[in-house]
Amino acid sequence: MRAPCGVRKAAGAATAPLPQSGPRPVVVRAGAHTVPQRGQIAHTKPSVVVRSSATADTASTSKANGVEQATSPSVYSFGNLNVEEAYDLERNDWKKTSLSVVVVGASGDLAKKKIFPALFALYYEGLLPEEFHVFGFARSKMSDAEFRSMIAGTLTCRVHARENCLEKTEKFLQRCFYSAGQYDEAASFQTLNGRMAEVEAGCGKPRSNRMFFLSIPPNVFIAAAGGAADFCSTKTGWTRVIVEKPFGRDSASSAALGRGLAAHLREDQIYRIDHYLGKELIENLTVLRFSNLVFEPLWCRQYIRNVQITFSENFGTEGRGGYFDTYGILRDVIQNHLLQILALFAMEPPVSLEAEDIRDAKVKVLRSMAPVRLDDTVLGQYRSRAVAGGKTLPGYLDDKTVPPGSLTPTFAACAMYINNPRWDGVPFLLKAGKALHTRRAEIRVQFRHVPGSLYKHKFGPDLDSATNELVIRIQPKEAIYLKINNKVPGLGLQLDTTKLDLQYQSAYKANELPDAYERLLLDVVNGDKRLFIRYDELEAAWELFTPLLHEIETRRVAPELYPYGSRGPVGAHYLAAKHNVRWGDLNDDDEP
Ligand SMILES: NC(=O)C1=CN([C@@H]2O[C@H](COP(=O)(O)OP(=O)(O)OC[C@H]3O[C@@H](n4cnc5c(N)ncnc54)[C@H](OP(=O)(O)O)[C@@H]3O)[C@@H](O)[C@H]2O)C=CC1
Ligand SMILES: O=C1O[C@H](COP(=O)(O)O)[C@@H](O)[C@H](O)[C@H]1O
Repeated sequence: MRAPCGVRKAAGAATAPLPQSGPRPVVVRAGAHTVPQRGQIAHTKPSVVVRSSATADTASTSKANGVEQATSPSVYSFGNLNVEEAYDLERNDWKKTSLSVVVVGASGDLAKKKIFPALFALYYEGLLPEEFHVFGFARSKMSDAEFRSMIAGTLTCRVHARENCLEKTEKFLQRCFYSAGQYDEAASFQTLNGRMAEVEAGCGKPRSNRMFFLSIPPNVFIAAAGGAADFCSTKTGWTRVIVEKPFGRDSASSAALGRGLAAHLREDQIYRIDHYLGKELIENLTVLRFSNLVFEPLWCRQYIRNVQITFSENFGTEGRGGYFDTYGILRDVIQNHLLQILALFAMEPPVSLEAEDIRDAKVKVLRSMAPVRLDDTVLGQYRSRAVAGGKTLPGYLDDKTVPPGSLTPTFAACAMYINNPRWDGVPFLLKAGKALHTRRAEIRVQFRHVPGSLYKHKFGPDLDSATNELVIRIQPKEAIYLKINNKVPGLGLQLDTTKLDLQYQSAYKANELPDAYERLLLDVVNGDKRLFIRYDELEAAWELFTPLLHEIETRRVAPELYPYGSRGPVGAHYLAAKHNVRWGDLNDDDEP
């Protein structure tokens, strides 16, 4: 649940820059917690221990897949700063520090659709520091004025927060600057650095923190990360880099990307974003489970029969076919968004809510799973469908950006198992598809039948229709409901299935919940990595899908065609039946 009045979650570790010369003392952060209030960011009172650099250097890195990794982002060096200055850095002391956010790929779709609106929303809510600036960087030529007018077209004020909207929009735009350049050119980043230094100098703050969002296609990730890190790292604060998926196409390419990034950045500077982790109901998952006695005791194989994590969109790849075709739905949605939800859902109680403890618990889940088998997978691709008025909804292959004859799946469903004592034998079914009948993402937990039920005779032969089901609807119309059996009021003894129903819109009077990117960008500002993917999580996630992806591609497995706007291929039902499951989302009663 979102805390009231803009109160945000605890700030995590801030990381200091790493001037690379000479012996360095090291700040060890000992679990400092603060809840920043509206207009006040990460005001943290840290516990700091100074250690010798020799100990720290060995403590702070390990090898993963040949990539040097920071194992504990809470251990970092602080170069020439004295301890008092390190305190300031740690607590993001915005009285002395400015913040520059650089959107690399600023002319692109994601930047316009998500990043600028999220930055504006944070600014509007007073959650960004007073001295805050946005820098756009891309190859397209634009003046500051043109950049501002491009951004202006992307901004809206929330329905419930329109006060001084125009004035705030104008003030926000005044903080936006643009620098054109090539992603693989040192001089371009030097020019950007000069521009930033100039603006930051005008802030009158002795220190500056810099945050880069790499919103660019994967072929230029490493070059741009290198340019940002090597030529634009701040000398007086932290430098953090947000990387968007796709994090490679399989284990090998992901490891290569990891090595490429590690050549320029420490692991604690890298924020791998999976925006599903920033969604309100996913944030709530741990709260629901670990703060309510009624759920956690049931969260295991004794009571849960199966778990279904589903994603559907009621539109096709329109316009993104070029990108999509090289990835397909398994890489685009299932290997990351749905698998992350699974890990968070199924993890053992973490030692604490600290980022590393949660990520340790998640990675254990992933490493307890066997790779997905082709036999337990169904692939689909949408085809065109004629609709009323003589119109036709285009099939995937009708998209001009898709290569003719492509076998790329736009739908996939797979069954996975977690081989640990809690989940042994419980099928986790993941399903995702484009151009289906509805837009929806949810987690559906189907419980076992009541043993020796006294009311069994009341339900007829279909006992499944009477099992309890917990539904966490991630979007749209966020909701949590539990299907229960209940006596129909009256003198007879008739039972029906009804819902204990928490609908966010009515319960919280929230017209609009914050977008996932708002939450995640603020977390980066606060150095909170709970909702970002750690390198070993990524590695474990790829290990589960790489063999399947390679088999599909080498064997050229043909997807089952399904009509645009349908419920997907019939094969998905056979897959579910094979695992003794019935898809819950196909029941129209539960339409949002
Ligand atoms: N759009 C979305 O909804 C989502 C996107 N992502 C990921 O975010 C990143 C950005 O996505 P998106 O904004 O859609 O991407 P775009 O295709 O819009 O590319 C972003 C910018 O990168 C530059 N660019 C495009 N193609 C190339 C190329 N071949 N070589 C060098 N530069 C290029 C362009 O800027 P210029 O020509 O001005 O340099 C473009 O404006 C990608 O990694 C994507 O996979 C992840 C989730 C959702
Ligand atoms: O990452 C991606 O997510 C979007 C769906 O995100 P949502 O927040 O709108 O549900 C999906 O359309 C896209 O293909 C994928 O790359």
